[in-house]
Amino acid sequence: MVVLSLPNHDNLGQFKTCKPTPNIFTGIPIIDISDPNAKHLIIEACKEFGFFKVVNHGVSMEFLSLLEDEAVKFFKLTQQEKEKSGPPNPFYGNKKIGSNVREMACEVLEMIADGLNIGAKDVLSGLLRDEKSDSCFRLNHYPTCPELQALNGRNLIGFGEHTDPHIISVVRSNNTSGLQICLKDGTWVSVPPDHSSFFFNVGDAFQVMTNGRFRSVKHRVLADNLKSRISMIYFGGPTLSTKITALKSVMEEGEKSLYKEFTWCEYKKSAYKTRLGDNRLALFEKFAGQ
Ligand SMILES: O=C(O)CCC(=O)C(=O)O
Ligand SMILES: [Fe+2]
Repeated sequence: MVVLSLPNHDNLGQFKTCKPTPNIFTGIPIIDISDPNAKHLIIEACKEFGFFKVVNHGVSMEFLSLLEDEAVKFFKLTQQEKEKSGPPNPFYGNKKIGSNVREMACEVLEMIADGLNIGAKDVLSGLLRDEKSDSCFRLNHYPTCPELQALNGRNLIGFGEHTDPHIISVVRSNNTSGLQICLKDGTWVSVPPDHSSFFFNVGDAFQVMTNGRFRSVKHRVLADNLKSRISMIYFGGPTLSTKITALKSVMEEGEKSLYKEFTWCEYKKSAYKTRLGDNRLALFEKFAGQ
């Protein structure tokens, strides 16, 4: 588990803001994973948005509420107590939580593998199930920000725009809005919160593995002035030595791969050297600047 929380708002000038985005987006693909057509809908969603919402996932609301209560309790602890859950380097935490969410992610990856006809069903999910897989779980807390009124109508950014580097991320939040995604045309839209569902993001590694067919979605989180937001995210990644490269079976005959081959470890190292909002994949593009 990795934990982030916003610092004190003593000096709002040091925080990033953005223009308000009134667009509550109603076009987020909603996938019922028991639907026989789900695999095709997931693939379309990964291509168009790199983002979708999963319903009918079988995780009970009672369990989700329990997790949320635990997260709320955690954020009420003192800094010193929080740090007992792991070293703050750069975030505190451990990697043991999240196996239920991982199973859901694996199920979705199996549907994708099936829908894309990419050989064995577990070709993707096996990467996350590997006991050495470099996956992790993060808990985010965005406290309320009543000082927002002082921002001249601008919104305070709780988590700056970025793409997730992993293969896939699974987000569950409380019922507070804030998450925004960037559409293909560059418009930022707000994702309506839904505490009973899971939201999936395509990450950079998946964009490379599908040779750009899937979109690693740019997203960010705005702070709310009335209600705090708590989110839990599972980031599904492969083992450090896994080569991240376009899957042969998704490529058309004669298609060239858009990215240079790299290992997950190399990508992570390179990502640590960049800033949150940088296009980290640009360093690995084969045809950049041509
Ligand atoms: O808090 C959220 O809903 C999303 C946070 C996020 O994008 C991340 O932790 O990578
Ligand atoms: Fe993210």
